[in-house]
Amino acid sequence: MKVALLQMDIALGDVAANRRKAEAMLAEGLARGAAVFVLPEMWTTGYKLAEIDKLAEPADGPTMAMLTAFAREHGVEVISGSIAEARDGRVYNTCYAIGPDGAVIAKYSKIHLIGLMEEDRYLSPGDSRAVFELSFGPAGMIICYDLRFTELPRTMALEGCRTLFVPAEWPASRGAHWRALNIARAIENQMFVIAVNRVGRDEANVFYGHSLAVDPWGEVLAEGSETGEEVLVVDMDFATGEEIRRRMPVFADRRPQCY
Ligand SMILES: NC(=O)CCC(=O)C(=O)O
Repeated sequence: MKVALLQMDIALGDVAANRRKAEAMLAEGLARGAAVFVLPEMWTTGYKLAEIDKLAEPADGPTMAMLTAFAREHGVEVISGSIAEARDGRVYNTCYAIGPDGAVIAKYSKIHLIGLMEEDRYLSPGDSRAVFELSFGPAGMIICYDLRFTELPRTMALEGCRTLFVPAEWPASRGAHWRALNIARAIENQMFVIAVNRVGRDEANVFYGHSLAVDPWGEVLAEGSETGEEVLVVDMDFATGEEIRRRMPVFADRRPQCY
C-alpha cells in the first residue's frame, strides 16, 4: 500500500494558492502510485490566526469539495490534514478522513490547543477522538501538539487504532521532540505513525519538515528533508504490525490495576 506524505510549504493566509499547491502534490502522488494521501496541519491558511474567522471554511467548503472529488475520482483514501473549520460561529482545527467514494468517514478537531502558538486565543478545542476503519485496517488521527499527550494515542490504541496519522506544523526549535515523540508513540502503542509536517517559515516560526513514516517497531521507514517541499511515497506493509504485537505482547502484559 503506497502512502503519499505531502510535505509542503504554506503561503500564509492564501487559501487559493495553497489549494493549487496541494492539488499539484496530490497529482504527483497519484502518478507515483499512492493510494492513501496525507496533508499537514492548517495547510490552507497557515497560522494566520488573527484573520482565521474570515479564512475558515465549513466542512462542505471548497477545500473539502476538492479533496472529496479527488478521492472519488481516483478511488483513493485521503487524510485531509487539518483545515480551519467554521462551525457554529467558532473555528476548529479539524482533520477529515475521506473514503474512496468521496464520503467523509471520520472527523477530528484538535483537542489540545497550543498556547505557545496562540491557538487557544483564536480556536475552539474539539472534545472527541477519531478511530475509524480504512481499507488497510483501523486508524486514527491526532494533530501536532496532541503528540505530547500520551494518553490520547494510548486510549486510541486500546480502542483498536493500528495506524496513527499526525498532521503538523512543528517548528524546528523543537525538532528533536518531533522525532522522539513520533517514534515513541509508534513503539509504545505498537502502531504505524504517519506524521506530515510542513516546511518553510511564517512570521513567528521556521518549520522542521522531517515528515515521518514509522513502523510499530520504531523503525523509520521514510523521512522528509528539513527544508524541501516533497511528496514522500512510502510502500507500507500494514500486515507486519500484528507480527510485532505477537513478538512483544505489550498489550497483553499491561497491568492497569497497578497504575
Ligand atoms: N502546531 C502545533 O501544535 C505545534 C506543536 C509544537 O510546536 C510543540 O508541541 O512543540
